[in-house]
Amino acid sequence: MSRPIEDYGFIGNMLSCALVARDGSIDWLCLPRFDSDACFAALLGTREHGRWKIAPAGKILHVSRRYRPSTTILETSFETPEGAVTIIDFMPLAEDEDHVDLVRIVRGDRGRVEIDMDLVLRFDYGRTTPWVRRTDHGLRAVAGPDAVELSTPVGLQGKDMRTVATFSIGAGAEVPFTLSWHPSYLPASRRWDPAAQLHETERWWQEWSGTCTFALEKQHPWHEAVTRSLITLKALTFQPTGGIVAAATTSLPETIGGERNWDYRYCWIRDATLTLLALVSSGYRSEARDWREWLLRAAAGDPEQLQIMYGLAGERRLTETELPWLPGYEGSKPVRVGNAAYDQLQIDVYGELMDALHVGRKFMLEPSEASWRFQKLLLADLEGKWNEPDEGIWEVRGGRRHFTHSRLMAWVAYDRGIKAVEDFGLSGPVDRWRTLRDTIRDDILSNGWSAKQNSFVQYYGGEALDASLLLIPSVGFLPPEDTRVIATVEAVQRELVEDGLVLRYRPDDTPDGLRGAEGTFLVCSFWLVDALTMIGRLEEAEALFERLLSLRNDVGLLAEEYDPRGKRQLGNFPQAFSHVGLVNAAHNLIATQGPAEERADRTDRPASVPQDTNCLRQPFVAKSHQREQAS
Ligand SMILES: OC[C@H]1O[C@H](O[C@H]2O[C@H](CO)[C@@H](O)[C@H](O)[C@H]2O)[C@H](O)[C@@H](O)[C@@H]1O
Repeated sequence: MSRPIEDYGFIGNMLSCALVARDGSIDWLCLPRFDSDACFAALLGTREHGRWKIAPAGKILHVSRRYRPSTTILETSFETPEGAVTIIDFMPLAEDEDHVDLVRIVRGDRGRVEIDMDLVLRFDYGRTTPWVRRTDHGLRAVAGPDAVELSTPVGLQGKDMRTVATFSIGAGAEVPFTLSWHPSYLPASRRWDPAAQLHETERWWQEWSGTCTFALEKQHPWHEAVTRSLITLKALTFQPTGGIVAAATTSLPETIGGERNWDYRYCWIRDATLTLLALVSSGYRSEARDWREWLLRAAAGDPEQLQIMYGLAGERRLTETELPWLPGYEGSKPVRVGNAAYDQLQIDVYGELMDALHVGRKFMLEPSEASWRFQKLLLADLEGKWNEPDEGIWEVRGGRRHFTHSRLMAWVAYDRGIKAVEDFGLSGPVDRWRTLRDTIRDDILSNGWSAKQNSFVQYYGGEALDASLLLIPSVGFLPPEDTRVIATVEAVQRELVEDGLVLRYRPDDTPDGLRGAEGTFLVCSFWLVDALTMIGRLEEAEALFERLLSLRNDVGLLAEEYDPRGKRQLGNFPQAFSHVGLVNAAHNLIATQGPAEERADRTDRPASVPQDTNCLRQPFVAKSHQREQAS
């Protein structure tokens, strides 16, 4: 049943999303929220676990897909011997959280084509078959709290616990289908106007895309990739709360057939802050405001109880369970929902939080008393924690360690706190923070560096390498020209690169509590682009960036990982981290391009990124390292 992950297109309305396969089958849909139970779970099982296919009944000669420009509206065109049709799939922006629609419009383009529709509705991730009854305009399916109505002018038939239809469509005709979710105890939405919804959805996304300030001309070869990434990041945002999910799916495997299968439909502080920074650096300020409010609500209370991740509305208990009735993607078991990492200690989130709030201030978000109070409490809490072992950025399940990256981000936390006082006149125990910043710096330089490896290493006392240490210059801990930075980049290239792409670490060197290997981690490969850019190896940086762009699927989407041997994407999809990496790397490379005068101007006054904001996306290339000098 499983298809390559690349086969999927992604549509969404900032409440939830769906994955549409090239053959016209929607195999993943959770309603009404990203993290709700799926009513189409064929992605992790078979057709019987729920899917909705609309496609030509006969032979298909060719399939092509595209998004309508600057939107999440996906068009899949089928060429058949009898003619051509296009299926237009989208999720309209919802008026309230209790009524969520998915619309499919079949458009005849040429000739006359016979179309089959096959709807298999299964609530609770493929486990529950609903009661289905006919309505004036289609059908209504109910099971427990969930109700779904299908509205269409096409005649429907029940067959083997499915709903099927066959119809033919000629050139110029359109046949709509709307699937609308609502709680079973509330009335259904009375709105059924697919053409108007299509128009509104298109206009909304185009307006949103039009406010991007990333200075990349439409003709620029990277324009389309960056725009698609930004739209994908926005579509992974849960509009009602401002929370941002790490990816649209659960349990797409990091190794085919393996156990590294996780639920990413939650808001990680790390992933969400990095997403936010990519959006903000492209000019999207209101997202920053929404995210800050989300964060302050989610983390409200005792700073000791700060979690590394929350639910979409700030929920705290994300208990991990397995769904044994689902066979998993290509047999990769278990399928998990919830994520045990919510209970882990990951010190880096203090640094990511402090940096993101610092960026917010730089972008002149209106000052927030509550935010600064919260930040000071966090820094006070971190005093007793920064030198504890933790699970680290990679959320290892093999026991806590003194991870160098965690210390690095603790340094970032105090550094940004100090800058808030120095640059913005906020009040805080800045001398104490300066002392802590210095102490952490000395600690990292003495314990995180290995003379034997000639590199910073993953954890104190070990010799393993780790791609997260590529971030050392990006966050401003050491300048790019520092020999230890350059040596670390070279060590990562030597030890962690497979077929030109970067592994997070080698599981053989780093017992992470899990069996099996994993693919190369795309965001780490983008970090290598950034590091190479910063140390002035621009041709290499650009070549790697181009290679990474070539790994996107036909509609510009990236999963978490890539398997260079199997030549396929792996892991949850689409994943925010990967698209964040793409946007930031593009920003950084662009800052090195163009006539010298323009470059200098951009480096001194980047269009959208504040000059002294260092974390992960600053066009930070020292002038002496720019393209001309490098070549
Ligand atoms: O590798 C084991 C861990 O894998 C997942 O974590 C990864 O995804 C997170 C969300 O994108 C990201 O924040 C983290 O850095 C990655 O390592 C999984 O969510 C964990 O439960 C698991 O232990």
